[in-house]
Amino acid sequence: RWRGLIEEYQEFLPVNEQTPKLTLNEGNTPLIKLDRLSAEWGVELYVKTEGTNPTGSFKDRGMVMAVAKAKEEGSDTVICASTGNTSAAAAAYAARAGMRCIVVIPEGKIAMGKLAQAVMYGAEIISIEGNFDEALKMVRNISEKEPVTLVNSVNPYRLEGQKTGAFEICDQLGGTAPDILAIPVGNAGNISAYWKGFKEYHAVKKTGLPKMHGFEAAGAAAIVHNRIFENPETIATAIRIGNPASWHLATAAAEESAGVIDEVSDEEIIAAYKKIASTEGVFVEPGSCASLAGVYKHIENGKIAKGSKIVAILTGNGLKDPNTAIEYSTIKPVLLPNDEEAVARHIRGV
Ligand SMILES: Cc1ncc(COP(=O)(O)O)c(/C=C/C(=O)C(=O)O)c1O
Repeated sequence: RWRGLIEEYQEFLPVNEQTPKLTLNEGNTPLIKLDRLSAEWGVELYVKTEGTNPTGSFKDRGMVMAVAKAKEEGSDTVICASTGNTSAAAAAYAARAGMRCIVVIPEGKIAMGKLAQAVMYGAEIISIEGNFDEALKMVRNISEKEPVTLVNSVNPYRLEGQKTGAFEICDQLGGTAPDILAIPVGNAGNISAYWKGFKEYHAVKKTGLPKMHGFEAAGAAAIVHNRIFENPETIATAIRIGNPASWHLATAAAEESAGVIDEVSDEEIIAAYKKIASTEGVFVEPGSCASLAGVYKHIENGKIAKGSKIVAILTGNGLKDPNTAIEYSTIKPVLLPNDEEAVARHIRGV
């Protein structure tokens, strides 16, 4: 029986007897081999479906740690800025821990499912007429002055929790790291956490190390272009971030691993979004698909060799953003009369 991250990986985590055994059974997510896409693209491609976590994204890994440590240190309130998934996870784990949760989100740029979660988990939601980067700047300042604990990924406990995804991948691949780890990059905490995890696991279990391939949305590709994007734009609202807080950790991960941070367009993201759902039955939100779009791009341009063993992190569940799914799907529902013969004729294609 899975006991949740704090218990399962305690020897790798900054936990002690005083740390609350907080869990919503996060972690232990599937690693799925994409047989059809592997054959089509000439590689050995796996995806880590992080959307199967309790609040539907990888954020649960870091949030369980950050909230547990906040409670251990006597805090009763957590705060975060978020494009949506961080706020959903913070709200859930705060509720679970009996703590207050304040979230600051960019007005009108949060996917419906994520807002529904923050509302239902009882977070106090502040929507600002600004973007994620402005919201993050605000909450970082506020958390310096007010008795609240910041749980964005600048909180080191977040990266500690998120590095556990690397452990699971190595275990699921039979004790070895993949050749390539592909991952979306927004605030850049996750790519940094995974690299930390692979290094720690390799030190103990000799798993080998992957090359880290991180992917930003082209309209928010601060690291790729080495400049802050003041007004980041992308359909992938989860990664609509123009000034990544872990910028330097991410470039270090790419350099140390002989990997790379690249960009993918919204068109490439949407193509991957449709492809993986209709070809392999895996439905993930657009931000997640930056990793898969990037894998395709790098196979096409030779940055990833044929036959490579690749793991792409699919960071959030497709259900988070139903509006984009319906708006961008080519297959539209057919409206027919409530008449069996009419439906039968449609199926026969007449
Ligand atoms: C689905 C999904 N995929 C990728 C990312 C990028 O991870 P980072 O590079 O570690 O930021 C996010 C990030 C979301 C937030 O930053 C937030 O929720 O505030 C995400 O929700």
